[in-house]
Amino acid sequence: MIERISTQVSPDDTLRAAADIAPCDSAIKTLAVIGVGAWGSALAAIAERSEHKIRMWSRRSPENLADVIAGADIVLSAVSMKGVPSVAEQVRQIGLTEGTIIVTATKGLDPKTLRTPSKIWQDAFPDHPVVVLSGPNLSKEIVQKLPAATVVASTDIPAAESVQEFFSTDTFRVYVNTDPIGTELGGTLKNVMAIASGVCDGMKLGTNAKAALLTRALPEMIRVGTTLGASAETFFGLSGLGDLLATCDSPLSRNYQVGFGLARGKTLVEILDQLEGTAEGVNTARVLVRLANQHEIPIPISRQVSRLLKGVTTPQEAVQALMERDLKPEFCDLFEDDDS
Ligand SMILES: NC(=O)C1=CN([C@@H]2O[C@H](COP(=O)(O)OP(=O)(O)OC[C@H]3O[C@@H](n4cnc5c(N)ncnc54)[C@H](OP(=O)(O)O)[C@@H]3O)[C@@H](O)[C@H]2O)C=CC1
Ligand SMILES: O=C(CO)COP(=O)(O)O
Repeated sequence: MIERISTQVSPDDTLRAAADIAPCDSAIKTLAVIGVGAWGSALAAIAERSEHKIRMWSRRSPENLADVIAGADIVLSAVSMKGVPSVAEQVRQIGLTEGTIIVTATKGLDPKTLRTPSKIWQDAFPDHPVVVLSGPNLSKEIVQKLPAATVVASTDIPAAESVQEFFSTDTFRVYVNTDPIGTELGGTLKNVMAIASGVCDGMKLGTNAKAALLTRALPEMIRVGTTLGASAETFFGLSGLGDLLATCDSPLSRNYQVGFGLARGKTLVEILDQLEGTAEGVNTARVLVRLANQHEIPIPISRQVSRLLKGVTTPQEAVQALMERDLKPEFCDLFEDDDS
């Protein structure tokens, strides 16, 4: 028997239709997807199989949020960062069934409180397991069912393992990790580096420059991550180095497109007007500078990206500023640095 679970608002009607019909039986695991943009739709499509019941909601969908999350085993948020605080608050006011696992797939930082999305969800639901899902997962490749891997991270291992089981397919390999903050920050911080990488390619700086940029990006991400409580090791995994490589070398990445456009002389407003979906790195760069100032973390690359986005430096000046920094040993600054 086929039961129509819900309708939804999605940029991809085909995916929507696929994800929104599921058979009805007593063993069904129910997933509620909140935020039906490119990533929420892709994750719903990955999870689509006969024994899963999938409901979807976004702020413009006709469904009632309370109906969509009622009794869900997993509530997955793939809302852009700017919507996370308000959506988490709406869900908090409605309440979740005991034991519901919250999965957050947003890669960003809240400009008001500097919190990560998982912290926002955990603060709203202290008694529910929160699992971070993050990895090198360009949604356009995922929906083509090209092979990919991701990480689900939580301090609640059984919850992470349930989510691993739920989303794993023969084209989507899911790993468990016990460092949610590191997993989340890997995906978040690399968006700023993807903007830098787009600039590098847009300026045609060459392969050597790109290799230097990405290699120096990693310790910068690790410095931020370890200051905020993450394990350095996590950044060498899929959600750190993996996502850095994917996003910094693909024109499919919206963040990369932002940097590429800036290097080609477009304004940020023009780029964002033409961009398909969200480039979280624009907001993250701004928030990251505040966080780094607060904790005195050197973030030379991200700082130049932030200046570029603000229009207070040019791509050429940003490159020059990075090249003219004080000379130093290669490994003195994995966890600390003496200038920024
Ligand atoms: N696309 C990708 O390849 C991947 C994206 N991500 C991350 O997933 C998140 C979403 O990205 P993506 O799906 O691509 O972005 P999209 O722009 O395609 O979708 C964003 C979603 O968030 C909703 N939203 C935006 N602002 C608000 C708000 N103020 N209140 C409520 N809802 C809001 C949108 O609703 P509406 O449609 O009504 O505007 C939409 O459902 C980002 O953090 C991104 O970094 C992670 C991995 C891969
Ligand atoms: O996070 C992503 C891939 O892992 C998506 O990157 P963009 O948001 O830059 O498109």
